[in-house]
Amino acid sequence: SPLRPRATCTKTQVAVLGAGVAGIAAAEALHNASISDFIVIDVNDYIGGRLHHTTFGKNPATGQPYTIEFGANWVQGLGKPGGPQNPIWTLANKWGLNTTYSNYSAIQTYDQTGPVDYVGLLDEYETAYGSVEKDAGQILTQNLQDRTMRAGLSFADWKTKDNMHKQAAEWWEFDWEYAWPPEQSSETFTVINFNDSFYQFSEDNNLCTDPRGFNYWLKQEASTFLTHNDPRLLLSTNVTSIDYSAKDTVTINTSSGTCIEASYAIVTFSLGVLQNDVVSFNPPLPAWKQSGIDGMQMGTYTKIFFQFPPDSDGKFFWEKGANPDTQFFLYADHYERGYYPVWQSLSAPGFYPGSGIIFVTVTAAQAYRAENQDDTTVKNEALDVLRSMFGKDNVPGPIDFVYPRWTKTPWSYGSYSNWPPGYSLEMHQNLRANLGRMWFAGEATSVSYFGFLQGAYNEGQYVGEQVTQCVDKKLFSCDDEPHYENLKGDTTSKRVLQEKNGWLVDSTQV
Ligand SMILES: Cc1cc2nc3c(=O)[nH]c(=O)nc-3n(C[C@H](O)[C@H](O)[C@H](O)COP(=O)(O)OP(=O)(O)OC[C@H]3O[C@@H](n4cnc5c(N)ncnc54)[C@H](O)[C@@H]3O)c2cc1C
Repeated sequence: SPLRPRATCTKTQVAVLGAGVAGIAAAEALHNASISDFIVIDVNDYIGGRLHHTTFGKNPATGQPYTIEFGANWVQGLGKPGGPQNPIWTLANKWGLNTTYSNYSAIQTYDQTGPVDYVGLLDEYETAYGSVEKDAGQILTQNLQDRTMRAGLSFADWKTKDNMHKQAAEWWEFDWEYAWPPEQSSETFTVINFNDSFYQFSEDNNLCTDPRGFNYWLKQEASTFLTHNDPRLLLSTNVTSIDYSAKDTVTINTSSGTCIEASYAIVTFSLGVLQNDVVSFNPPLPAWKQSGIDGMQMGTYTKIFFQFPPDSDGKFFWEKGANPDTQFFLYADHYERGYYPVWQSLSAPGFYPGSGIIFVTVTAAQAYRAENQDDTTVKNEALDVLRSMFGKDNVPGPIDFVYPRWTKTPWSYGSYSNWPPGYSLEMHQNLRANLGRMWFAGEATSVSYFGFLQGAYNEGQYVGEQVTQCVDKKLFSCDDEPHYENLKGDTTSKRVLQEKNGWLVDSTQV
C-alpha cells in the first residue's frame, strides 16, 4: 500500500545497491572494518553484474554446453614481478580461475576479397600512438586544453582517409578497447586510462575460459564474508526509487513494495542505469550531479557467438591455411568501418580447443544496429562476412548462435563507460561525489580505470572505506567528496589533479 508506514522498512547501517564488482568490493571493505550490519541488493539472481556468462553450444566430446562470457572476458593489464598487480589478476589467481594469454600478434587480416596482409598497419598505428602519448603528456603537465583522440592521431600523422584497411587496423587498436571511435574519445583521458592499466600493471591480457564463469572469483570472494543464504544478500530485488531527503537515513524502495532504511547507501548501478532514469531519486538529483552523469559516455560492445561443425577432416574452416595458433581474424569491410571486424577463435589452443566456437565483436553504432536487428538478420550478415573472408563454399551453417543486447538490458543499458572529449576531471568528480549519505561507485567513477573491472573494484573498495569512516565516527555526516557547481574548464592543473578528485594514480609517473 502507498501508505505503508516507514516503520516497516528493514533497517540497516549500509545498503549496498548492486552485487557487481563495485558492490561486492564495497561490502568487503565494510566487512574488513568489522561492520556487519549491511545489506547488498541486486535485481539479478547472481553475484557479478556485468561479469555475466551463459551456456552455449555443445562440447562434442562430453555433450555438455560451453560457458561463454556475455560481459567482461579479459583481465586487462596483469602486473609485473615486484610491481603493482591488477587486483583482478590477484583475485583471479587466488581463486584459481582458468585464463589464457591473448596473443595479439596471432592475427591474420582480411577484406571482402579474402586474406590480405595489412598487419604492418598495426605497427604504423602504434608508432603514431607513441606520439599521441607524448602529446597527451604535454597537455596534462602544462594544463592545456584536451582534444579528441582523432585530433591527437591526426596530429601524429595517422590518417585513415578512405583506406579501409587502415580503418580496420584503427578499429582493432582503438574501438575494440574503448567501444567508441577516436572522435568520441578524450585524447588525454584515453592515454591516462591506457597508462594506468597497461604500463602500471603490464601490457598482457588474459581471457577467461573458465566453465564456472568469469564471475567465479567474485562469488568466491563474496563467500568469505557472506554465508550461504545470507539474509544480507537480497538477490532478484529491483530498486525503483531512492529517497535521500531525510537528514539521517536513505530509504530504498523496491518494485515488490518493500523498503530498506539505511544510514548510508552505496549506489553502484551502471552509468547506463543512472542515465536512463531507471531509478528515481527523491529529491531529484541536483544539476551538478545530473550533468556529471550525463556527461560521461556509456558504450556498447557486443559479442556475437557462433558454433560451427568441423569439416570432414575434423578442422574448422578458419583453421585451414592459417597458422594453427591464430587467435584473431581482422576483417576490413569495403563500405563500412567496424562492420563485423574482429573475429576471435575460441577453438584455438588454450581456450576451448575443438569447440568450433568463434565470435565477432561490434561496438558503438554497429552494435546498436546489430542489437536492433533480429537474430536471423545479424546471423546472415555475419555469415556473409565470413564467406567473403574464407570463401563462399567453405562456411557451413552454424550449429548454434547467440548474442546479448546490452543497449536494451535494463540493469545496465550499455556495456561500459568511455571518457568523451571535453569532459573534465571536475565534471567527472561530480559523477563520483556523494550526496549526503548516498555514495556512488562503479567502473564509470574511476579516473584511472574507467571501463575496466579494476575500476569497479577500486572504486567500490574506496567508497566502502569512506563509508566505513562515517560509520566508525558515528558522525552525523562524514567528509563529503568535493563537487563543483561552477565548472571552469580547468582540466588538468595541479589544482585539479588531486586525490580528492579521484586522481588516485599519478598517471604521469607510470
Ligand atoms: C560486453 C562487455 C565486455 C567487457 N569486457 C571487459 C573486459 O574484458 N575486461 C574488463 O576489465 N572489463 C570489461 N568490461 C567492463 C566490466 O564488466 C565492468 O567494468 C564491471 O563489471 C562493472 O562493475 P560494476 O560493479 O561497476 O557494475 P555492474 O557489474 O553493472 O554492477 C551493478 C549491479 O547493479 C545491479 N542493478 C542495476 N540496476 C538495478 C536496480 N534497479 N535494482 C537492483 N539492482 C540493480 C545490476 O544487476 C548489477 O549487478 C566489459 C563489460 C561488458 C558489458
